[in-house]
Amino acid sequence: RGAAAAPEERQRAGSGRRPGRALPSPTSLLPSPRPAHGGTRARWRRAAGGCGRRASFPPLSSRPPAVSWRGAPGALRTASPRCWPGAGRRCSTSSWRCRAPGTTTATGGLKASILDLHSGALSLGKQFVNLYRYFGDKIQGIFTEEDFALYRDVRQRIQQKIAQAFGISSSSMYLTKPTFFSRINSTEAKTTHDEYWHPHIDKVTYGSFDYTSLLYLSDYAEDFGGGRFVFMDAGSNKTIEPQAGRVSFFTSGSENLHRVEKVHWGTRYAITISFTCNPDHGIGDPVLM
Ligand SMILES: O=C(O)CCC(=O)C(=O)O
Ligand SMILES: [Fe+2]
Repeated sequence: RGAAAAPEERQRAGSGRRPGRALPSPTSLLPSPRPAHGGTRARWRRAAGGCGRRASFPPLSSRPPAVSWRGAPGALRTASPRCWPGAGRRCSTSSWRCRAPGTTTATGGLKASILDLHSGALSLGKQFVNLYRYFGDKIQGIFTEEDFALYRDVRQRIQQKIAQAFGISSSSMYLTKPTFFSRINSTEAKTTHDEYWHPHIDKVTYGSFDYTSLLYLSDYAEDFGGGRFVFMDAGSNKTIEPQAGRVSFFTSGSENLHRVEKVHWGTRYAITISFTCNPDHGIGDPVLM
């Protein structure tokens, strides 16, 4: 069974699965003093915005071209041809490496393994809690408008990059859920949906995904060991090494069966931002509630 199982609680919580570090109590979710450098938010800003200075972030379209491509028969589809490239595709960018000193070992103020930005679902050992409901107004101490603006900006750039790379229309793609941060470490899986290392197909796992994108927020071999992303192709696997700032995207069907290697040490952070061709499955960008 893949990372893929889509159990009811995840449906309800609107989130996915990853290895969970059991959280001692809900109070651990309360805002804690942030490290001067670091934390999940700082990590996100650095990877998405370039050393925390948004202005220095190069537009996705100016990044180096795809380093890996594959054409393969796509699944039969009824979606608009403007949204579908007609064949399974994949692409990953190089990352531009820039990091502030002292940030690599910082850990997030939130001890979560999965945080779905759309619903607020946060994995908590064997359960999910709703972060937005839990914090109510105080959520603004956790996230700011600026964080969500940054998300929108990155989402838009990734959307445009996918459209450009696959020769489809960006306006025919819709953000879909879940859209989530993940944290993976070597802690034992708490539930079967924490077992991220199984081969799976995102379209099956998440239902609405037509295009999956992953923005990595930490570096393979430097911040964590194991944890490479593996496309399981007939005859030969192809591996992507996460690097902070690297974006990988691919069509979400059976043509892109994949898995993530077990993380042996350290902590791996990523954010998943995915798109659907079906407007009925589209969601708005996450907003502060
Ligand atoms: O984090 C990754 O590299 C991939 C995660 C994944 O396969 C998924 O969320 O479905
Ligand atoms: Fe996946």
